[in-house]
Amino acid sequence: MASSSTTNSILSPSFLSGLANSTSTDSPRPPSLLSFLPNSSSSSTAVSIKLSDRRSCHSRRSRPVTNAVKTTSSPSSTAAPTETPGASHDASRPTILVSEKLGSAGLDLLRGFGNVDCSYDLLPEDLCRKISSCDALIVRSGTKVTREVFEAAKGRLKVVGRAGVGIDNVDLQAATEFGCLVVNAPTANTVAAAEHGIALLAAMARNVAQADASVKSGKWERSKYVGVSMVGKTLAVMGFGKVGSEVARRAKGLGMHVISHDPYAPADRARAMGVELVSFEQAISTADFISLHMPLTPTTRKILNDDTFAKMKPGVRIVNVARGGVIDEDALVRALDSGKVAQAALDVFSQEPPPKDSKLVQHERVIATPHLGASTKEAQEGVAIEIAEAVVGALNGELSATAVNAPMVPPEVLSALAPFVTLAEKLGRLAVQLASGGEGIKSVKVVYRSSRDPDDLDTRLLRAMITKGIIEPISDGSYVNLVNADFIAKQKGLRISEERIVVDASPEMPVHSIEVLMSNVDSKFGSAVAGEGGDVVVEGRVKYGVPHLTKVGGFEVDVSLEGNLILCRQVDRPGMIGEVGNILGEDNVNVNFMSVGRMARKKQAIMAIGVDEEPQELTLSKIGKVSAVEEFVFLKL
Ligand SMILES: NC(=O)c1ccc[n+]([C@@H]2O[C@H](COP(=O)([O-])OP(=O)(O)OC[C@H]3O[C@@H](n4cnc5c(N)ncnc54)[C@H](O)[C@@H]3O)[C@@H](O)[C@H]2O)c1
Ligand SMILES: O=C(O)[C@H](O)COP(=O)(O)O
Repeated sequence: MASSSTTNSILSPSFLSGLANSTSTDSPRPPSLLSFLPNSSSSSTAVSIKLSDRRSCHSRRSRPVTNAVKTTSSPSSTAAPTETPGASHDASRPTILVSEKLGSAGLDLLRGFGNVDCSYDLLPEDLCRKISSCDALIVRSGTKVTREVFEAAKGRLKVVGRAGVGIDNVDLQAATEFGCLVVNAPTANTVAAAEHGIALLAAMARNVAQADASVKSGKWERSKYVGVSMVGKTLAVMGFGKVGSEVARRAKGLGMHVISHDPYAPADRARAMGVELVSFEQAISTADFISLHMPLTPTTRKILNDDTFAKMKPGVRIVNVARGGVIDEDALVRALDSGKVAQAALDVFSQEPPPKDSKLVQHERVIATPHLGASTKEAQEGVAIEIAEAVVGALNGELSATAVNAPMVPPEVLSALAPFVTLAEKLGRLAVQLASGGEGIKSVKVVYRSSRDPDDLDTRLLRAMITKGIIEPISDGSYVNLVNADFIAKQKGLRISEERIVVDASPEMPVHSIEVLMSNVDSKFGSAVAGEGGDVVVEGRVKYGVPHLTKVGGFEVDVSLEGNLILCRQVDRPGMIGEVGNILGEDNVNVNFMSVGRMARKKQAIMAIGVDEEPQELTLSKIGKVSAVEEFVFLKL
């Protein structure tokens, strides 16, 4: 009598149907498990923009949303309408909450795809209340997307889109833990920010703002507002990224000597632009003007402080269009008062809006703008389209090229990897279903065989999908996707190691084979155990674009990984295939693929049968009763 085992269903309809089904009700649901897989049938470019759907967004208060806002003082917090006026809500479409003003082309794109709720002045508690019925949230720098927001989303929020660059207002750790993808729009406002930096630089050097105010107050103070020239002066660009390098290019056009500090920027890119990359100390101690263009991170927070101001040239001038938090603002006031810093031009503040009585903003040698760097018509339209496409793409199940907390995969790499991504997840699913007891699944090794140099093989996506495949069936209730796969694996104490082996195979294929080995587990299908360590082993390859299982334990098989799978170990004898095929046929179960791998003639063989339908228990037990069958297992892919 054969030993048999049948696994519980892990192939729910919502798993396969993706996002459309997962958003078809108002009840909170975990993100679609396929929601970050490539999906060729639905791309953002296919989204139709229905101009007839165009509806205006409304802003009820000009104050941006921050957690610093005093919540009890706002009469609008409970009275606020929660839906775009006139918008009809279609429960079968995803709901996208836009919490700050977004360009109309981006809104049109979003409306062609889902229910769009523009609520621009939500208090933190209103945002938390609303978010559990939203699949996506689009913000700018004014909305604080805190851990509380992700908790309140109860698993429904799949993507946060930052319509801009800086993501310091989004709790990335919490987003990742909750499996929520964060995407940004990193390129569309670069030029606008650089132009604003240059505008502030020139306005500061020539006292434009102060002189304007003076003339408007009826004065004519020509000698008071004598400025300084920019030509020939040294400008230190701190952060040679997208904005910094555009500022450098423009400053060179003004005849400035430009140096830059950026620990991560390639020196040849700077050199090609005639910019010398220097140390932090050298930059701040030799510059006449310092322009800040780095992100706000734990390392850059208050990077300009009493100590660093002390090292600067007397009379240095500072421009900040990056983030207020990179300057210790109290120290800047002291440096301005002492004359160490002659002037500052600030677009960003540690608290936005800054307090009305802020000594810094009120300082006569400071000019200030209300975070306007990205605020040109052109940039805002560009950012809106960039973020709308990224959010729609993510909701459609595509991997984003602007993901902040998930592997970013360029489209061309992604299309080459797509079948391997599916293979990886299916191998993970197979391996975990073959395990039964033992010491629990603690250690998994993945071996990638490829003709490519190991350094050229980016396996982050594949590892994440294997992890997803392993964890999903054993983590009842918790949802796993590419974003949180590593986090959940770590939480569960699952160690996944990787090995890349170079083999003589087609260079066209990024990967020749993927092998998943699970240590210290018993198997419900003894033949799946192989190797010295007694690991459960499965191996797969992509053939003609379709994932195939090519090895189970020590047996070579060849079965396409579609539908479900029956693995049988039997004594190799004639008639077996027909006998099992007949049993399945009687139950109307269609066999889509079959292969037999044997040790030697008339010895043991493994029969791998791909079936479209799930056989009934009775059918499976009939297979188990076939005299030559020694063991079998039914696996869901
Ligand atoms: N005021 C605005 O409206 C506005 C508009 C756009 C961007 N920004 C801000 O400007 C900053 C830069 O934006 P970007 O698009 O150029 O980003 P980016 O990522 O292209 O560039 C940032 C650069 O800073 C560098 N960097 C990181 N740590 C550093 C450090 N300790 N010292 C020096 N350099 C460091 C990085 O290597 C990178 O090259 C961000 O903070 C962004 O939020 C503000
Ligand atoms: O990081 C950014 O992109 C800028 O600071 C722009 O922020 P905003 O979208 O709030 O204008």
